[in-house]
Amino acid sequence: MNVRPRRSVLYLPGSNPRALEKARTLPADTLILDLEDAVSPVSKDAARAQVVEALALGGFGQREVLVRVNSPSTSWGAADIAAVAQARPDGIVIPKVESAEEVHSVTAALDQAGAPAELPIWVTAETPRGILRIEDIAGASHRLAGIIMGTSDLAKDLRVRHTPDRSGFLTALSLCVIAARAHGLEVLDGVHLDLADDAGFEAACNQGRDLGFDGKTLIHPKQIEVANRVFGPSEAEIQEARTIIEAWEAARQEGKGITVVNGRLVENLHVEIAHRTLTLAAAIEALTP
Ligand SMILES: CC(C)(COP(=O)(O)OP(=O)(O)OC[C@H]1O[C@@H](n2cnc3c(N)ncnc32)[C@H](O)[C@@H]1OP(=O)(O)O)[C@@H](O)C(=O)NCCC(=O)NCCSC(=O)C[C@H](O)C(=O)O
Ligand SMILES: [Mg+2]
Repeated sequence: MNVRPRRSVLYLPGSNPRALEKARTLPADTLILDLEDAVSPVSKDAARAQVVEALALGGFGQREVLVRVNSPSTSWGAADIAAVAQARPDGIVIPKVESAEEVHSVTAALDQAGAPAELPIWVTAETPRGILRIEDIAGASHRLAGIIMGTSDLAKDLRVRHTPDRSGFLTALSLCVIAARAHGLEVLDGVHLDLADDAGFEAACNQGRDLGFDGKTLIHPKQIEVANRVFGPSEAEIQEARTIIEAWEAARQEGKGITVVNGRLVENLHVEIAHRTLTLAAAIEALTP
């Protein structure tokens, strides 16, 4: 089992040199260097060059580094994809994907631009059509690694309000989790825009984790610590996982297929969950400097 922690996934504008510098020191699992909505049209070319330079310079340590390009339907998309293919980050994020055909054409463009065969594609689900077609999109390419929720754009298109319980997003969030799991992909929750709302941010992290997300996309360094805590297994969960595995092994020695731990039924599936918890915990431990 190979589990990469993606508890905290921080966006930063590709046009902001200070943020690019700072990101090399932050405890985020993944960084998304953004060429799309965080960069104004007049700065697009400069941002692309700056991101390519930052990737060549390196210094991001164990952090996974993705680049969000502009949509292939824009005048910047093709140049972004060609630049990313050469610069070789850990993955490319395609915004506002609405069909499997779009993923096919990005895959073809990457192949043509000489990108390594294993360069992963991440799609952003942030339009009504993209949500309705997420199952097709999720199965569209061998390069696909995951789905990222774009709840800000989705709120605009759906005319949904950002309420504390995120009720207007729940169908879209769950559809994307289901599609991701059906195709063996990762899935990341959307951003929390209100940087002054610490309690609301933590509640949204808890909700995202409970809905099945692997981590949360973030817009500011102050959000990293909470996301790392909420999306990583707690000490109690790690201990429970060990207890479940031990109890299961003991039951198996006695020829039993089920057992009871702390009053709860334990079957094979719970043992699989417990092994994943311990693998994730070990992967997080390995990230700690
Ligand atoms: C929101 C911000 C513009 C605020 O920036 P700033 O005013 O500089 O904040 P602070 O002064 O509090 O910053 C403190 C220090 O932290 C650094 N910083 C801030 N943000 C980042 C970041 N994202 N990554 C790395 N470093 C960051 C500052 O440089 C300060 O450093 P220091 O000099 O040492 O004090 C800003 O946070 C920001 O730009 N955030 C990211 C915005 C972004 O990328 N948006 C696009 C993605 S969101 C989206 O589009 C999702 C999706 O598509 C959807 O539709 O939902
Ligand atoms: Mg968006």
